[in-house]
Amino acid sequence: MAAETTFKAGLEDVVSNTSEICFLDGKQGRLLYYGYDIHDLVDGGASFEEVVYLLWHGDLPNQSQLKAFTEELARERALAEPVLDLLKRLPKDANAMAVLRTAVSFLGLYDPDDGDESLEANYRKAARLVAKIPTIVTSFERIRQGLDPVQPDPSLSAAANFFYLLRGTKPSEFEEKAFNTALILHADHELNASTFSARVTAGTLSDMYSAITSAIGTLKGPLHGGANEQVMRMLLEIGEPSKAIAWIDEALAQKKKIMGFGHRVYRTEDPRATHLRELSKKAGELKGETKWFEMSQAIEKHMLEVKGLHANVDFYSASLYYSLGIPTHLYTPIFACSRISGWTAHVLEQYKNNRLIRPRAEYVGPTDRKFVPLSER
Ligand SMILES: CC(=O)SCCNC(=O)CCNC(=O)[C@H](O)C(C)(C)COP(=O)(O)OP(=O)(O)OC[C@H]1O[C@@H](n2cnc3c(N)ncnc32)[C@H](O)[C@@H]1OP(=O)(O)O
Ligand SMILES: O=C([O-])CC(=O)C(=O)O
Repeated sequence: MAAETTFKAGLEDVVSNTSEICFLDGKQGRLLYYGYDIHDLVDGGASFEEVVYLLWHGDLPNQSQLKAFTEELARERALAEPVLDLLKRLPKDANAMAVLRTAVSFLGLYDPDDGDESLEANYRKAARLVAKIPTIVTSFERIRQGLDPVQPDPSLSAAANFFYLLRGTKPSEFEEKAFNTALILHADHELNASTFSARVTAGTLSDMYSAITSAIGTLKGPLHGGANEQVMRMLLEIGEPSKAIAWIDEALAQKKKIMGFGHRVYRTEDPRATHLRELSKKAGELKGETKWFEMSQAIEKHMLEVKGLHANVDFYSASLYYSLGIPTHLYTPIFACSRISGWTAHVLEQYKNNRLIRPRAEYVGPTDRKFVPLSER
C-alpha cells in the first residue's frame, strides 16, 4: 500500500540523524573524524588512543589528557574472574564473533556502573569496553589453543597490547605501527550497519552494553565486517597469483559477490584501502612472502576493469593481518577492537540528543482478507 511512506531499499542515501563525529564523502573518497582527515591522522603519527579520545570528546587530547586517558584504559584492560571463567566454558570451536557478542553481553552484568545511565557513567562504560574487548578476543584465542590468558601490560599501547595478549611477547616496531594504523582506519565510518544498529538500540534508551551487543552481531555478517575473513579464505583458496583472474571470472560468472569489493557509499577508492594496501605490501616484504599482496593487487586491478568496483577496507586488511601472523578467524573481532571506539561515540551522541529510531515499511502483502474459522479450512 502506498500510504504515507517513501521506500528506499536498504535505506540507501536515507539520512537518519545528524552527527558531528564522522564525515564521509563517497564521491571524493574522503573520511574525516571530527574534521581531521584520516590521512593526516595516520601520516601525522596519531595513536589509536588519541583517536578514541577525539571521537568521544570532539577534540584531540593534550599531553596530560592523553596520559590520564591512557592510564584509565590500562587500568581497565584486565577481565574479572567470572568473565574469564565464562570464556573457559565456551565451546573451543565457537565462532570468535559469537564469543565476543556473548562475552560483551555478560561483561555488562559485572560493570560497576550497571544501572547508572548518567552520561559520566556511560563514558566510563565506554572506556571499559574499549579496554576489555581486545582482552576478550585474545584471551579466548589463547584458551582455545590450550594456553593461559596473559595479563595486560600497562606500559604498552593499545596496538602493542593486542600482540602481547595474543602471543605473550611484545610486537616488533613495524607490527605495532601497522596495527595502530589499522585500528585508526577502522575506528569509525558514519552510519555503517553496525553503528546504526547500536544507535537504534541506544535510541530506545536501552543501556550501552545492549547497544554494543547489537553492533557486534551486526558487524559479524559477511556483507559488513565479516568480509575481511572471507577475503583471506578466498585468497587461500585461489592459492597462487597466476590463478587469480580465472578464479574471479568463474565466481563472477556464477553471480557470486567478491568479498572486499564494493561499498554502499564509496564510488571511488576507499581512503582506508590506500593505507592498508601499502601496509600489506610492506608486511609481505618483511615476511618474505609477497604472493598474497601480489594476488590481491591482480584481483583489485581486474575487479576495477571488469566490474568498475573498488577494493573496500576489508580487502587489504586481510593480507596485512595474514602477513602479521594473525589467525584468520580473528580478523572480524579485530575490526570490533577498533570500531568499539566509533560505536561508543555514536551511542554517547545518541544519548545526548535522543529520539526513538523507528522507520516505516512499505506494506506489499494482501489486505481485506475474510477470516475463515479453523473448522472451515
Ligand atoms: C566494512 C564494510 O562493511 S565494507 C563492505 C564489506 N562487504 C563486502 O566486501 C562484501 C561484498 N560487497 C557487497 O556485497 C556490496 O558491495 C556491499 C554490501 C558492500 C554494498 O552493497 P549495496 O550498496 O547494496 O550494493 P549491491 O549489493 O546492490 O550491488 C550493486 C551492484 O554491484 C554488484 N556488486 C556489488 N558488490 C559486488 C561484489 N563485491 N562483487 C560482485 N558484484 C558486486 C551487485 O551484484 C549489484 O549488481 P547488479 O546491479 O547487476 O545486481
Ligand atoms: O560504511 C559502511 O557501510 C561499511 C564500512 O565501510 C565500515 O563500516 O567501515
